[in-house]
Amino acid sequence: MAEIRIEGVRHSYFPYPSEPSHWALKRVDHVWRDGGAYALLGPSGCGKTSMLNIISGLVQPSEGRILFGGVDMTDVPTERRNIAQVFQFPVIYDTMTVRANLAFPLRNRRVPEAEAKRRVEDVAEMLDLGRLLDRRAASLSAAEKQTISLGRGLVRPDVAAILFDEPLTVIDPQVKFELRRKLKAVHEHLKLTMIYVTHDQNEALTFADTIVIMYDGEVVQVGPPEDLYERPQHSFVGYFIGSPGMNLLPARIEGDRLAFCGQSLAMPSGMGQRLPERASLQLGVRPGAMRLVSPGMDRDALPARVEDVERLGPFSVVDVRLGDALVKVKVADGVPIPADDAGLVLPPDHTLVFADDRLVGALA
Ligand SMILES: Nc1ncnc2c1ncn2[C@@H]1O[C@H](COP(=O)(O)OP(=O)(O)OP(=O)(O)O)[C@@H](O)[C@H]1O
Repeated sequence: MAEIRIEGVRHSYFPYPSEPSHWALKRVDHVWRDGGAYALLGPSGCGKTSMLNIISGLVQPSEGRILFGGVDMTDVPTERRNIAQVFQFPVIYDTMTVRANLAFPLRNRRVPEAEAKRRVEDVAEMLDLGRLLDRRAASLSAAEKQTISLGRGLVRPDVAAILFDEPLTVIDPQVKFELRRKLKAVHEHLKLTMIYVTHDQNEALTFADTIVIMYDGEVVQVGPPEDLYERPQHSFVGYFIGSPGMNLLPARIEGDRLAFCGQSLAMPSGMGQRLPERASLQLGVRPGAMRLVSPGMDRDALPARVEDVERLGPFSVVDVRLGDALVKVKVADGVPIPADDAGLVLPPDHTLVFADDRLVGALA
C-alpha cells in the first residue's frame, strides 16, 4: 500500500488535440492518501473513468506521471501495478464456483494453497458469501455476482488500491445499501485505499471520508462532505452536493453592489477588486440558508413571490419567484409560508460569490 500521486496529468483520446474540448483530463494534480476511502463524483463525461484507468494503467496519459509511494509507475503495465478494479457489471466465471472465482486472482499470482484458502474464506465472511462458496456462480443473482466481483478485488494480498467504477449500478436500491455497508466495513477492517466512482451523492456520502469532485476534466474540490456542503469552491459543487442543490443566480457588478434578478446587495469592501474583469458572476445560496417572510416583516428582505410549495415531511421546498429567477427555499415544518407576496432574506455570510464558477467569497 502507498499513496498514489497524479502529477501534471493531461489526457486526450484525440491523436492531435487542438481545442480544450479534446482533453478528457485537462490537468490533474492530486494525491490519493494511503488507506483513504474516497468517492469520486462528477457529471457524466467529466473524466472519472479516465482517471481510474490512468491509475490502473488501462490508459496511458498523454502527459504527466503516476507515482505509487514515490515510485514512477507511468510506464509500468497494468498487471504489475497491483491495482484491483471493479466495474459496473460483474466480471466473473459463471461455470466456476464462488470459491474458485474468489481464488482465481490468487491462483494467477501463485499464492500458496493454504494462504489462498484462508484469504478466500476471510473475504467470503466479510462479504457474507460464506454460505454460497460451493455454489456455481451461474445460479446467483446479479447482486450476488457483483459481490463476488468485489471479493475478487479484495482477496489479493498485494493490492495498492481498489478502484470501483459505479459498481452498484445494476443492483436494486435495497441491496445497494447493504453492499455499501459491507464495503465500508471492509475498508475499516483492511484500511486499503479505495476509490469509488459514482454519480450519486448519497452513495458517495455513505461510503467515503473524502470526496473528490471532478468537473470538465479537472478536480475542482477535495474534502470531507461537510466542507463541500459549507464551502463549495466551485459552483458545480454547490449545485451537486445538497438536496435541492445550491441556487445559482447570474449577477453583475453595479458600483459597489452586486445586481441580480432585479435586486442588488452590497459587496464587502475589496471584493470588487478580487473579481476578475469580464468574469461571469453568480450568487450561490443554499435553499436552507434563506428566510421567507411576510411582506414588510424584515427590512433586508427582497420582494419575492411564492409560486409553489412541496411538502416533504420535516420541511417544505418552496419555489419562490425572485425577479426573473425561480429560487428554491427550504422551510422547516411549522414555520409559516406566505401565500403569494413574500420577502426573501439572503444572509450575507451564506451568500457566496462565484466568478467563472470559482468561489471568490461570501457577501460578509
Ligand atoms: N475510449 C475513448 N475514446 C474516445 N473518447 C473517450 C474514450 N473514453 C472516454 N472518452 C471521452 O472522454 C471524456 C471523459 O470520459 P470518461 O468516461 O472518463 O468520463 P466519466 O466521468 O467517467 O463519464 P461517465 O460518468 O459517463 O462514465 C468524455 O468526453 C468521453 O466521451
